[in-house]
Amino acid sequence: MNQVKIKSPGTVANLVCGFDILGLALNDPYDIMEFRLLDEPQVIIHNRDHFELPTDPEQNVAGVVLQAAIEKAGGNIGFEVTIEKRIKPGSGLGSSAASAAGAAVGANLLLGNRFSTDELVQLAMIGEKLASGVKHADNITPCILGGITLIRSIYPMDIVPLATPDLFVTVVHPQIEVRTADARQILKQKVLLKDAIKQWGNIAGLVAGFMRNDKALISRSLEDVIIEPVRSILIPGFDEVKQQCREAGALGGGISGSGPSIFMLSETEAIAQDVAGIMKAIYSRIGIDHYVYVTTINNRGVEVVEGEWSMVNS
Ligand SMILES: Nc1ncnc2c1ncn2[C@@H]1O[C@H](COP(=O)(O)OP(=O)(O)O)[C@@H](O)[C@H]1O
Ligand SMILES: N[C@@H](CCOP(=O)(O)O)C(=O)O
Repeated sequence: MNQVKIKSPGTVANLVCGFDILGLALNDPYDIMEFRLLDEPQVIIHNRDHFELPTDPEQNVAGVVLQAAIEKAGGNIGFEVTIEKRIKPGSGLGSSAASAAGAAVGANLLLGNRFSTDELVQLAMIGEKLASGVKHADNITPCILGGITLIRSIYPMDIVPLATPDLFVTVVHPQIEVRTADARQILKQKVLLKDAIKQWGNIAGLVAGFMRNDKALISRSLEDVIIEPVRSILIPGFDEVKQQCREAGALGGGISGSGPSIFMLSETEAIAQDVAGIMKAIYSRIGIDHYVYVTTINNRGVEVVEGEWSMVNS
């Protein structure tokens, strides 16, 4: 195989209380990426969208991951990639992770699947470091594996795939950009012990809730006393969205990744649609353009897609 086309899903990182350690993959939105294996050590990037992301491999998260994959593979090959980005950069829906994880998996497919999952996550984190200044794997891992994942540790790498309850996910993306790098810089570096106790109770409760399919426990555990109070100030309408969606029957939710998107989990599609209506009404009233997704948890992760080959210059 010397060319491959993949779908790389958007992700919701943190899942409210699990900053940098929990995440889930979404069925919508996703990016499309097409790769071709080259016989010289170079990376060529084409963008087939309107986001004007860099084509310089050093500046594009997919580019730095592909460069690292070339080095890891011994240096005598290269990659041409065309990115059709449908996940808006700076959305809090793992746009950078979709490119980073997609690049790692695409390269691996063309190299005969020589890298382990841990190695793919290590490679993809190089892209996240470029985007946000820090290596974090909470978007990348569910993007690669699908489902809901826990990163117990990145040094050494310890990935724990969790059970995936049948839940609907509603996401509102107010059309403002919050760069992950900026949303990390405003966080406090010290945490009060009483807050830490509450937070690790919630993380443990949320993980147990997923494993036992206990929706009431999931609902009680979707609470963040450390990150959300700081970051939610960047998101107009946040408190109102959260309160009204809970009142409408959502299990709960909060900031998706570093924002500005907000996600809510619901047990039924009817509630998820009601939640979508509430989100639209709030942002229409505030006067902020927005996009709403009603979707489910993606259990496949990055996957190969068939279909017309549209690589630029082919
Ligand atoms: N292939 C890429 N996909 C997405 N963002 C990229 C890519 N290459 C570079 N970037 C940069 O990364 C930043 C977006 O990443 P980030 O702030 O983490 O957003 P998100 O929350 O959507 O992942 C932007 O500054 C963007 O220019
Ligand atoms: N744990 C990270 C997750 C960032 O997710 P993104 O989708 O905003 O890139 C953080 O909260 O900073």
